[in-house]
Amino acid sequence: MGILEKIADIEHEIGRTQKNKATEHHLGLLKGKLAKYRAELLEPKSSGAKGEGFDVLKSGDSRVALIGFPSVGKSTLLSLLTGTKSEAANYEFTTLTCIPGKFMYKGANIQILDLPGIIQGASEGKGRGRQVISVARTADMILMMLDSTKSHAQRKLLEAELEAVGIRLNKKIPEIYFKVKKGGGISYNPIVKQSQLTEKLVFEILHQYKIFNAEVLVRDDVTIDDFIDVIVGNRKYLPCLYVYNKIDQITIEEVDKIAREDHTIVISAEGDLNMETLKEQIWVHLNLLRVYTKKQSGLILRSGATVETACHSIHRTLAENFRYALVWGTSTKHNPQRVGLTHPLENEDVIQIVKK
Ligand SMILES: Nc1nc2c(ncn2[C@@H]2O[C@H](COP(=O)(O)OP(=O)(O)OP(=O)(O)O)[C@@H](O)[C@H]2O)c(=O)[nH]1
Ligand SMILES: [K+]
Ligand SMILES: [Mg+2]
Repeated sequence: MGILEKIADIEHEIGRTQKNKATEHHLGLLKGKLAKYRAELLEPKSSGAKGEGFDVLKSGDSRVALIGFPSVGKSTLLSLLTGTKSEAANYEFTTLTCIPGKFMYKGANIQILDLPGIIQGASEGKGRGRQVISVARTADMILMMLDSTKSHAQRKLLEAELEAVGIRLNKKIPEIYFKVKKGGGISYNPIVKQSQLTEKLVFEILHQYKIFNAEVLVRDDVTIDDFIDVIVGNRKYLPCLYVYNKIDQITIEEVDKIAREDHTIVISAEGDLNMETLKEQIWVHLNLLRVYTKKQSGLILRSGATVETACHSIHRTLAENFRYALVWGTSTKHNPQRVGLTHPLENEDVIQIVKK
């Protein structure tokens, strides 16, 4: 039996198993097996993962990948946002390679990649699914484009395709420490009470992966899927903005309903509707922050950046010659405040560095 058939079998079995406390263990093992076959499917031996026309150089402060079914308006949006022409037409698979464009927002240079549409089964290699997905993994965020005139099921279908290849959307990395050891058996240590994981299940899943010596430390109440993700590894946790296009084709009531969902915005690429909000939401989902120095116009950093990160982005040796910094903004109690290298910065802070 081929891997695809094995995957289909397990998916079928999971589908027909009722989900309750009694079947949780059985389902957990099935999920473990499923993740294992999917990982095998994605191994590089079935090459062509990159492919001609998909090897685009990373540039700018951040990279956004446009993912969606065919003809939802990805290329129309790229052309509008960036001025780079990417052919748009009313037939499917107009775009066949990866087309990069860029736009500036709040001082950040944001690269955005137009990609071919993906279809159901993309994760298993249908269409250009493999190539598109491997580009998506290199991005800092996913812009999932949807056609607001079509059924809401499309969003679930796309999410499932990305899930199947290990991309996790708007999810934080599970609080699990996992390390394979040379000997000593498996030590399983849940620091907080687990509602799904049991010692037995942890052992059995690890055995499926032929792991007999390991340390597992669980710092949060995690799901079985979280645990499998950590074991399989190679997961990509990315922010995702859901962009519903073609709102010129639906009623105000429908627009209003869609716009209320989390991480969601509504636009019309052809009608140039809501582009400023879209840019702002891309900025928010990229977790960028901008700080100002006296000399540089603005520095683009990632959320969680400290004074030290800022030093590094100004000059290679600045942190070594650092005495203290003065910071004005929301990250301080008084303005200015004298701070050290570990001080966390916030958006729109102003910083002045005093050298030794
Ligand atoms: N009504 C309406 N049509 C739009 C809008 N945006 C794009 N379109 C149309 O939708 C069709 C597909 O647009 P494309 O930009 O080629 O879509 P795509 O997602 O890049 O398609 P592929 O590259 O084939 O996957 C074109 O006929 C566009 O003119 C919109 O906001 N409203
Ligand atoms: K098209
Ligand atoms: Mg296109």
